[in-house]
Amino acid sequence: MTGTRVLVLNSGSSSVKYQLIDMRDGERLAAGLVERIGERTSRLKHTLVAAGDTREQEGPIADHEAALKAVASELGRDGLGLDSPELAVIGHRVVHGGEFFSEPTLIDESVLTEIERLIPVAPLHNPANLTGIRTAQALRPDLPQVAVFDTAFHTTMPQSAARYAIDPKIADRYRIRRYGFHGTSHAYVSRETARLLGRAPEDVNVIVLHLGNGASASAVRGGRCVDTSMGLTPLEGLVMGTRSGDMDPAVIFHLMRVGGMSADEIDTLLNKRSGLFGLCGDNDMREIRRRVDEGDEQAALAFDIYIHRLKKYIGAYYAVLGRVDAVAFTAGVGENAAPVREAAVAGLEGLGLAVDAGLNAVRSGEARLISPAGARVAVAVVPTDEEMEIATQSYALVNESENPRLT
Ligand SMILES: Nc1ncnc2c1ncn2[C@@H]1O[C@H](COP(=O)(O)OP(=O)(O)O)[C@@H](O)[C@H]1O
Ligand SMILES: CC(=O)OP(=O)(O)O
Ligand SMILES: [Mg+2]
Repeated sequence: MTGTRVLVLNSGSSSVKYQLIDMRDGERLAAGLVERIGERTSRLKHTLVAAGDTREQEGPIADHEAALKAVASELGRDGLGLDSPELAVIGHRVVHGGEFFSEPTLIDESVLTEIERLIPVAPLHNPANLTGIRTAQALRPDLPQVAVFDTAFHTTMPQSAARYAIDPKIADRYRIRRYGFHGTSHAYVSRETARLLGRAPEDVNVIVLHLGNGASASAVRGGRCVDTSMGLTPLEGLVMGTRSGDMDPAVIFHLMRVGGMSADEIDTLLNKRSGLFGLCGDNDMREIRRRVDEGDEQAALAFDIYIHRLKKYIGAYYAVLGRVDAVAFTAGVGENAAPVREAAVAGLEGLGLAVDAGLNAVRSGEARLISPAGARVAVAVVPTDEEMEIATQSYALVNESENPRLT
């Protein structure tokens, strides 16, 4: 392998995020985002990092294949195209890896077949991930491509947390269990939290709250995940931007029998038209806070439901871990929304949890403590970096497969 650069692709249901990183020093060369793929006005934002030079373009981008080709062409304009000999590997975020993939994996046809087989349990994510991989392969057939799975970090969960209380024969036949997602972020953030505390990850118990558009909580004991809030699919758990999170499963039978809705209609309702969006018509926490501050009661109720669920998971994972050293907030909402952090730990002083109003109000891209000095449990804001983590894992894998360690 001659190149030292990694292109990371994080293909979401309607977006592609990407970064080009030089692994010699971890320097980000280019980064960007294609949003609203498939809608009338898609947007591509591309930044040449060192120059601080950003280009934006709007116009229709029909699908993920077109999006990736547009990204490749933007990179090409900066002399960083996919044809570059400096490129060592393309690393892909893949959301569902089922029970097979607990490590970053070199992609071949059999890996693609498995990712495809898992589409029914990650219908918003795996198809986009697959298109990203296939398009990248077509552009650079000679280059190794690595899949880094959202589910990987959670494969350490004990059976008591991973199993649902249903007939094991049925569970096994249909591979129904709790897989958990956002694992790359939970792994990175729990490690960075230990670093912030000046302690080894093996010695630290952390509750990680990944609050983005999708949102999940995890309980991490000594660097290993012991429970997480998402399940068979990324629908379980916290209230999210457009997903309901936890509900009595009987709501679904009720909607079928009494509401006359089909399985697909209910799927769309719960995944795309619920959560904050379903409750108040907005899924962006900035807009919701603006409305709450203006006295909008519908937005205030949506915010309260979001916080109530979050607080329940903090309490639950406190009990699962027994001893908690830190609670870490991350992702778009967790890193930026001070009112969410304040409300989530309000009233939990009895558990040793509190937020210092002054520290919580600081805006920064750095990992930082927001709990008062001397607090029993550290409360922290720890920016996630899924792309850097995927780059590190992908690069390590191709280096290792070319220079296998002697055993
Ligand atoms: N300044 C901010 N204040 C409050 N919320 C924010 C802010 N910036 C972003 N967000 C929230 O973060 C969400 C996006 O989070 P992100 O982690 O990027 O999600 P995803 O990776 O799922 O697209 C937005 O929908 C919005 O609710
Ligand atoms: C798994 C998942 O929910 O991912 P995202 O937050 O990117 O939608
Ligand atoms: Mg995300």
